[in-house]
This record gives sequence, C-alpha cells and structure tokens, in this order.
Amino acid sequence: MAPSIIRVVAACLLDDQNQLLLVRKRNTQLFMMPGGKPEVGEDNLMALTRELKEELDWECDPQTLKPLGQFSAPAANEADMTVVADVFWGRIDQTVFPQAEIEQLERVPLGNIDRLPLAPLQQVLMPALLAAYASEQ
Ligand SMILES: Nc1nc2c([nH]c(=O)n2[C@H]2C[C@H](O)[C@@H](COP(=O)(O)OP(=O)(O)OP(=O)(O)O)O2)c(=O)[nH]1
Repeated sequence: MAPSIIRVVAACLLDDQNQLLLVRKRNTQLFMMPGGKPEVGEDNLMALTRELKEELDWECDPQTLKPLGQFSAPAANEADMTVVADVFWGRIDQTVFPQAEIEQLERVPLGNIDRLPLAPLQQVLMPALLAAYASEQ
C-alpha cells in the first residue's frame, strides 16, 4: 500500500551569520524547519507566513522568500507517513523566540547542521539549500 502523504510548507531561514534556524516541536525529538500544513483556501506563502507568525512571532514579508523546491521524505513524527513539502528559503533579520507548539529553537551553521538530530526531510533538502546559497554568494 502506498504511504499516506502529509503536505506541508516550510522555510529554511538563514540569519546574518548564515546560521539555519531549526525548531523542535513539543513532545518530539527531531529538529525541522518552521512551517506546517496549509489550511483550506491558503496558498503556500499565505500558509507559510501564518505558520512563521504562529511559531516564531515573526511577521515575514512573503516577497523575501524564494522557492527552493518540493521535497519528500519519511515524516519525522508519524510512522508510515511521507511528508511532501514545498520549501522556501530566505533571510531572518530579527531575534525570534519559540511560540505555540515550538519547544526549542536552535541556530546552526549551514555547514554543521548534523550536530542536531534532524528530520529526514531536512537532510534530503540540504544539497539544494547549499547550492541555492552558494549561487547567491
Ligand atoms: N514544519 C515541518 N514539518 C515537517 C518537517 N519534516 C517533517 O517530517 N514534517 C512533518 C511533521 C508533521 O507530521 C508535519 C507538520 O505537521 P504539524 O502538525 O507540525 O503542522 P501544523 O503546524 O499545521 O499543525 P496542526 O495544524 O496539524 O496542529 O510535517 C519539517 O522540516 N518542517
């Protein structure tokens, strides 16, 4: 039987020291990008800016977010599910603190994110993120 799909939209956010912001949600173990499931009637950027406000209390200008692509991987927190994510990347220029269901927020250097336990999706998209980042330097 084909695995069930969870569709999410998520953001790779880099600070001014090129550290990637990763979150861990309450009662979970793995670090992942902020984001979540779109609600009915929302497009990707509407959903993502809503999630960034909920999770980080950050008012993100959607025009600053660049599409990275669509990626899929085993879901971090649900057995036998696949997460399919539309991923955007951009800069975060402000200090933020965990909100709502976010228990922990970490910033890790782009070249050293493996020091945290990562959601599979995070590992899958790293080559694309590093390539996008390099192309802008
Ligand atoms: N945001 C995000 N979710 C991920 C990543 N990797 C991964 O497997 N997921 C999975 C975990 C969850 O099964 C799902 C996100 O669901 P969620 O419950 O956090 O989304 P949500 O904020 O919309 O929550 P809710 O409305 O269902 O309460 O996607 C990732 O890097 N970022």
